[in-house]
Amino acid sequence: MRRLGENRAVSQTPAVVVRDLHVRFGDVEAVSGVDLTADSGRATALLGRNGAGKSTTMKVLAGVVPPTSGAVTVAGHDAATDALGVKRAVGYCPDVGGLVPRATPWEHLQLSARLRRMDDWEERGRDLLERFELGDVAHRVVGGFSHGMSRRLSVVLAALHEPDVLLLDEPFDGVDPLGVEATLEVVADARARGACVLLSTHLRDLALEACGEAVVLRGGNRVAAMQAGDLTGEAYRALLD
Ligand SMILES: Nc1ncnc2c1ncn2[C@@H]1O[C@H](COP(=O)(O)OP(=O)(O)OP(=O)(O)O)[C@@H](O)[C@H]1O
Repeated sequence: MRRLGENRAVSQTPAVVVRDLHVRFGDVEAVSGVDLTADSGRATALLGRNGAGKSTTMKVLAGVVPPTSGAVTVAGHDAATDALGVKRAVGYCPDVGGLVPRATPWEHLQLSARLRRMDDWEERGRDLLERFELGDVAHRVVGGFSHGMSRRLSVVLAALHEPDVLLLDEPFDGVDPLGVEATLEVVADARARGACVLLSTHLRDLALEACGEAVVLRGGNRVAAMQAGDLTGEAYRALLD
């Protein structure tokens, strides 16, 4: 078993492969033919307007929502047939929810570590809470947390077990500059140890700072995939329209 802090070999096969993904909720086609690949050791930004399909795509990659059709592989696990394998391979910060209001940050970390059968997590857990300035509230129930504090804790929980694939859905939403800085560090650390990072955001500047690659979705489709550096303000606006 890989121990925390150990670098992994960067595989030649993309960590995330999505081919012609469709996701339907009743009459609504939330995702209608997304293709994307994301490599280990790299961070890819997922951009697009409200309702473009970013969160739904993230949920499929997290093993939370099954694909209606298409092929999705995450760290070698097929999302349609091996959702548990996908869940084990990823760390997922959902766009909303995911926290238990009556539990403290420390209890969230304990639960996450137990579910993943981790035994050497406490030092990393404490360090992450400190980096995200949650050390002082580690034993306060999260029901009273501000939106930004909850977002920061969600990033900590996604990163705790050093997953092969780190999925951050709107991690900067409502987060103060120190929280943004800590999140950028988590992304950089994940890349450095060879993990694949996918990050959805509306904030182009932060996407460029965090990510080398960018994928733009519109109306449930992928409309562009490019080097993040090529995503100028003008190019981004043109892709959104
Ligand atoms: N559970 C659901 N039931 C019905 N429709 C849904 C559901 N989840 C998402 N949708 C619809 O699917 C489309 C894509 O939603 P999604 O949340 O993936 O977009 P998004 O790009 O993440 O948007 P935002 O930037 O606002 O978070 C929207 O039209 C949304 O209303």
